[in-house]
Amino acid sequence: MATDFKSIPIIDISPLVAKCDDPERVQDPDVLEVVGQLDQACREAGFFYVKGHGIPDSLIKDVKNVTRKFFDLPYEEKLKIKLSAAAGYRGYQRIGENITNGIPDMHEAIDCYREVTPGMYGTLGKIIEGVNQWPHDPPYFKVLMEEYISFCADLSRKIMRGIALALGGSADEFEGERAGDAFWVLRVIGYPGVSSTNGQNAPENDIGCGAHTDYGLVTLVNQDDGITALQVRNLSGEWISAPPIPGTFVCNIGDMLKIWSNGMYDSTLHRVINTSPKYRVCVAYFYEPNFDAAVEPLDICKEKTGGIKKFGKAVYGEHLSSKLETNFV
Ligand SMILES: N=C(N)NCCCC[C@H](N)C(=O)O
Ligand SMILES: O=C(O)CCC(=O)C(=O)O
Ligand SMILES: [Fe+2]
Repeated sequence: MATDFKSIPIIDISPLVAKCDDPERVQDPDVLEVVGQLDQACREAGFFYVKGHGIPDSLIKDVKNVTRKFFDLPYEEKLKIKLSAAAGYRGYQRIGENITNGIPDMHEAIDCYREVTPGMYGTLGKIIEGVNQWPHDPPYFKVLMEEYISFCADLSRKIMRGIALALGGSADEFEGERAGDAFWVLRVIGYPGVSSTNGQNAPENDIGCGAHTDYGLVTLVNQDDGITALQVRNLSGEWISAPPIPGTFVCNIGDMLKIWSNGMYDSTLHRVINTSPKYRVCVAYFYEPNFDAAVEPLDICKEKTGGIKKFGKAVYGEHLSSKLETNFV
């Protein structure tokens, strides 16, 4: 588990983005420099900012703008795409509907997942079968988000190539049956400003999202400009802020990568508290293993951590299912 980091490192990954698909150029000194920085950040914090990622700034801004527009709509309008178990846990959830550690979170959200067709993963995938419920207003919401998802998938795969090298593996360690057919989750999130959440000034009721770890490989957090609300827990239990830095994503490690790396990299606890009077939006993209991937410590990681497997085998789809079953009121 992490160290006593006091801030979250910023990594310019442009050499990795440019060269990671070229078998010869992955040995390029600029790529190896990025790989070294990824290794250090993943060991020490499990969190880092990525810049030089190549996703157009206009797209990053547009997805936040469209998110704000949606949450501004009247409640009845938002309810037209209400999340339900029958809809494969896809759709809109009101403030207080998502639960973390047994406490309702002060956020509203639209949850989206990669499409799962009936029978695609047998009984394992039953819970998440369905298609996404996209808002009809604004009309371009779906197209914009799908474009964004495709950019995020590509970027995440490249980051995972860097992380594979950082762990001492080959660049394609997390492709094929591990994450070559990666599952994904998109959460479009809104956190009310502090005055509108409750009139009692009770901080425990103002938690936008309680302390949790993410479930998969890596998360790309596209957070609102100008509001510091995301906090990351270090080894001694201090909450370190991850303020928005224009032009960057916050990237963090999920539970499946913790297992595959035999704990070399940890899925660090984090939470969101919006103490600003302003409504905060965030779009979080989660890059996950193949839905049916069996996840257990990689031999290369086991060797580097004393030769003993610290975790048993997990199936990603089972991990996600157990979260879905407990995440809602
Ligand atoms: N797909 C991911 N990672 N979603 C993160 C949501 C975290 C909050 C959730 N209630 C929980 O307790 O996990
Ligand atoms: O809102 C944020 O900055 C992060 C949200 C988050 O941690 C999550 O949805 O898993
Ligand atoms: Fe998270």
